[in-house]
Amino acid sequence: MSCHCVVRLAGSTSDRLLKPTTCSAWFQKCWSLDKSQPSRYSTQPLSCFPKPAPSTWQSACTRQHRFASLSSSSRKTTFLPTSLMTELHRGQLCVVPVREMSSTITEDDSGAYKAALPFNKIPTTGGLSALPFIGPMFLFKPFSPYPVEQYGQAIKNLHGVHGPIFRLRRGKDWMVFFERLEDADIVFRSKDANPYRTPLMLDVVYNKRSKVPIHNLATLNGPEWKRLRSPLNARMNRPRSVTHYLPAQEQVAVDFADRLYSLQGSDPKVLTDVFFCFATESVGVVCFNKRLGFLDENAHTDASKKKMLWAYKHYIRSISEVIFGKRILYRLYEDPFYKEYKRAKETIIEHSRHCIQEANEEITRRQKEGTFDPDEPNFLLSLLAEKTLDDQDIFGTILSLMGAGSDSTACGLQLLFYALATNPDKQEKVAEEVLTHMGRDGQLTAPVLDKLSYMTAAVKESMRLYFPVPTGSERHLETNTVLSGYQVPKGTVGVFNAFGNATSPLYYHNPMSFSPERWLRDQGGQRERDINPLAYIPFGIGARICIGRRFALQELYLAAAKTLQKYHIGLKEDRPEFGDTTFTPFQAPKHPLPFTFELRQ
Ligand code: HEM
Repeated sequence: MSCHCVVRLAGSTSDRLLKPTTCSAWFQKCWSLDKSQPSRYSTQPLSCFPKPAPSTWQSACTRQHRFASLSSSSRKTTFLPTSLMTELHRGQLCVVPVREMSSTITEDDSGAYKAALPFNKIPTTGGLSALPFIGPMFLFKPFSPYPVEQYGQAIKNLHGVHGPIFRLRRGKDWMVFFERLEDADIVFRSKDANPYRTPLMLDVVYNKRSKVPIHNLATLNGPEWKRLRSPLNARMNRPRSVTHYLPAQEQVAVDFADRLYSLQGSDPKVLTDVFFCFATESVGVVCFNKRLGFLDENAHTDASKKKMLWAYKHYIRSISEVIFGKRILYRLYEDPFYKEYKRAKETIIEHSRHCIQEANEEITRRQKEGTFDPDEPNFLLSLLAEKTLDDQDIFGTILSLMGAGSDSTACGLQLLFYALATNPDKQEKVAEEVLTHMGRDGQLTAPVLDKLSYMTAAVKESMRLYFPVPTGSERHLETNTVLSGYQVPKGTVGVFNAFGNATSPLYYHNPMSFSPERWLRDQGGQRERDINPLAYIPFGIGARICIGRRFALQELYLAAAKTLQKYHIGLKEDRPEFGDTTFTPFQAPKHPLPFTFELRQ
């Protein structure tokens, strides 16, 4: 049961969510509005009725957390003092339908589910955007200020307009967007062993057309997903299995920092490319147990490296275009877009096949020599030794990891560097900590990493401020569920506004500032302000949480530490538009950034 209040403004058809602690402030704000300005809070002049003493508001709001309906609603629960109600009614300030914002999962249609408001009462956008199939396109440019890549901002804005829960069209059905942490708790902590996420349509189409389907972990659902995911959990979810790869990934980070230094002053697009090469090389060194050479000087001239780089970039770009609804014809026939995507995907598969063949030969040779240890930290060899997986499964796994693990980290890393470059005092604190514990040439080992609390907080903070994904995780609801007091039937897709929450003042003090300090704990293990874990889920949550998150963080730590050990990160010039971001589908700088790297004295 939640203690949040829901208010509905006079003349509005949607709800606003208020925390008990903020609602009295909110009401007071209504009173302080300048009458000459158009009010977001009321359709009536506020001076119609006298301003009550703040203490009255305070007690009315915080004591009950529930408000009487002063509109035509028949819901009659009245907890406000009668005198106040009359005043409100007279002024038609804000009309407050009373709702208890319960959230529950229900196994049947009785009790809590029946008592909840029906699904069709969930606020929605209306107009053209409520049309089946084509409706959502009216939410974006040229029909709204948001280009489709700004999907996250558009959804955040719709929450501002419609409240903590609303629905939008998805084909002929509806999907539900929710932002309360209580709702997220219900949806993501569901006991469902195989949470269902919408598959990537390009993968589905490829597998239908191809004689030999390749299963991407991110696309599978049900027991098939579980079968591929389980062997990976053991290899990627445990902190120790990730730190095994620290030395190999550290060398990649050293090469990355040096490459950036040598290329500074070039076209900023060239620098952006180095971030992509770093991320792909870092996952590659884990997946293939060898370097792909993407950070070498000849990466863009050597024919085979050039071809591989093109394939990885093109594969991810194709997925992104489909996610943002820019391509649809491929579903009907093999259009040029689809052919290029297929060529990129098959180039990656071919390369994986070659590496697997090499690895198999190595196993055979070393088994003969008696030097093969199945427990050694060699990802590919250990997958090959896994009896539940065949070669197709391993291609799929490699493809999922290389696909999901390259652009994601590359974009996050650029935004981390941007945050450090534009907050030089924070950058100096990170550098000081790195130099104290690692010196100018020391390595980043697991015990050293434990001491770098400010650096890890800076990484965490940049992923809060620049939340990586446009909304947050989505799930198909497995049971009838009550969200924010509304019935949401089984099978509906629910999308959590983790993006909006990451910069919401409800959860963060001064949310738009870059403040690693907010994540630090004092001697007693306390933080400046308690942060609900559900208000920070850049890698998703639950059984389908990002399988690569420990590697992603390790790569971000390594890149930051190895760069700051030697260089000061700056920007050649700092223009306001450099702060603009877009989604690729991961949040990324909108403009290539002209980073500079000055040698530290
Ligand atoms: C900063 C970097 C990264 C971010 C922000 C990120 C974010 C995410 C998110 C939000 C999800 C969906 C989780 C959910 O539905 O609850 C996800 C899934 C996934 N990620 Fe990441 N990720 C990153 C890096 C990586 C890396 C480095 C790898 C591979 C080594 C990777 C592999 C995957 C895979 C395979 C999935 C699908 C998992 C499944 O459905 O079981 N990611 N990621």
